[in-house]
Amino acid sequence: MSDSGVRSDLLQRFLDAASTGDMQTLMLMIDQSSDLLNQRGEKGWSALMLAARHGHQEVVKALLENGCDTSAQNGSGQTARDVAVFWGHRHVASLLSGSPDVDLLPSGGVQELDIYFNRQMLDRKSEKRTDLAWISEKQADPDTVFIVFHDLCPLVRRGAQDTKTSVCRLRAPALQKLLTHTHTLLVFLGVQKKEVAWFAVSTEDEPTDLLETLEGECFFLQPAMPGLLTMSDEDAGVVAQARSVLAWHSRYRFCPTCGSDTRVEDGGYKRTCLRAGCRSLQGVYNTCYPRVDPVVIMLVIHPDGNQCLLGRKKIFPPGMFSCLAGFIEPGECVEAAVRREVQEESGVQVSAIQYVCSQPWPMPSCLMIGCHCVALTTDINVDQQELEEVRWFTRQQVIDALLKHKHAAFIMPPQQAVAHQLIKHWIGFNANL
Ligand SMILES: NC(=O)C1=CN([C@@H]2O[C@H](COP(=O)(O)OP(=O)(O)OC[C@H]3O[C@@H](n4cnc5c(N)ncnc54)[C@H](OP(=O)(O)O)[C@@H]3O)[C@@H](O)[C@H]2O)C=CC1
Ligand SMILES: [Mg+2]
Ligand SMILES: [Mg+2]
Ligand SMILES: [Mg+2]
Ligand SMILES: [Zn+2]
Repeated sequence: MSDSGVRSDLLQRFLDAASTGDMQTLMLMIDQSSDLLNQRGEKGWSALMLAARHGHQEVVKALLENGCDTSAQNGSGQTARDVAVFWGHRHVASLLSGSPDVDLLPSGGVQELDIYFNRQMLDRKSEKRTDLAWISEKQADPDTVFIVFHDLCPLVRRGAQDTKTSVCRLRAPALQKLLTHTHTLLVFLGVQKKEVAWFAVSTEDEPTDLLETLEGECFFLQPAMPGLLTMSDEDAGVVAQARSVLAWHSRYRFCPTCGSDTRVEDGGYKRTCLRAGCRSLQGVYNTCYPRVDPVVIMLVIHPDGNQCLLGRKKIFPPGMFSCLAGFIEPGECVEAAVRREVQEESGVQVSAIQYVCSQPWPMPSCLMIGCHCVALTTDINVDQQELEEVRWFTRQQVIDALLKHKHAAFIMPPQQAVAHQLIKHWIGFNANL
């Protein structure tokens, strides 16, 4: 046999080993002749593509470890990853993609968006909430960080760029009066970098007398809206957590079941009724814990794929339109709530629904569940009680609004609102632009 005949025979054996998942032969051949790795056989198929075609995860791993080229395309313009996706081998596709695990999800492709209020700077260490000795040790620790709230508004100072505010991180000495004041509430938020504990301190009394001299210009961020949208991303996440828990304390001072007094426990994460035998202390009744209200928020896509449905409340700034939204009702799943709220607010019926992302919304304690859905009908019948106007906007009109064109048909909701991200995600813009 000629030299080239021997080489093509070798290549064929190599490609066959990749196709059949014969690891032993494959590894042996790579050891003997590593230049086989990126050679192509019939129709431009490489060993990596063939292993991807047949879902051989181990073979794909070995080929990648030996430096196989993932960007090569076969005669049909498919990469190995494209081949894996086409044949439904998600486990293999995830190995071949830049962002592992995304491809393991059946719908694939939806990356976690970077959303305001979602950043988790602290490890919540919920197991420490009941450890009283540990909690009081941390309260006395000079490194512990306290963030102060009054009327549910955080104490902040202007940040480096004047547009953003930064939450004041205080230490115990500056807070002695406040910490020992009878109406002060403390909530353990978590620890930063494994040790430094963070607490939220809240008072309903006039706080200026209770705080020792503060460095810099600190002030309470009032009113909450739009104040709470001006923080850095890291601070926003901590404030979302603290504010929601504090808002619950401010509205659930007494036992919701029997009206008796309650005791704060679990580092501020629980209020237990003081009346022995109260029903709130039996079973899985959750009235003792901070509440979260789930809200669906959805971008309804027109059946032509080129328009979306947005509405405006009277209280919105002039020209602003946003996604429809509504509280989930008891005994309702996310999909049913999406269908009902869209029908109630716009008269439009929807069919397919896809979850996109979520966002805690600490005004006072909603969890926004963001979805895209497709309309079945297109006639609009506005719920005048709740909304002033509901309209279909074309993709181009949305792009103009996103780019803040002077003559755009509407103004986008603020970037910090999940509605903004749902709209941007539909257009396909990078979430951080
Ligand atoms: N992050 C974001 O992008 C957005 C966030 N949101 C938030 O989502 C929340 C819900 O959206 P919204 O359109 O107002 O909701 P709905 O469409 O469900 O309408 C709200 C009204 O329904 C009543 N209602 C029914 N059930 C509840 C419940 N469990 N809790 C409170 N009120 C209830 C209230 O009426 P009444 O007051 O007359 O008693 C309320 O004003 C809002 O609080 C808003 O802050 C909304 C849009 C965008
Ligand atoms: Mg609504
Ligand atoms: Mg509604
Ligand atoms: Mg509703
Ligand atoms: Zn009770």
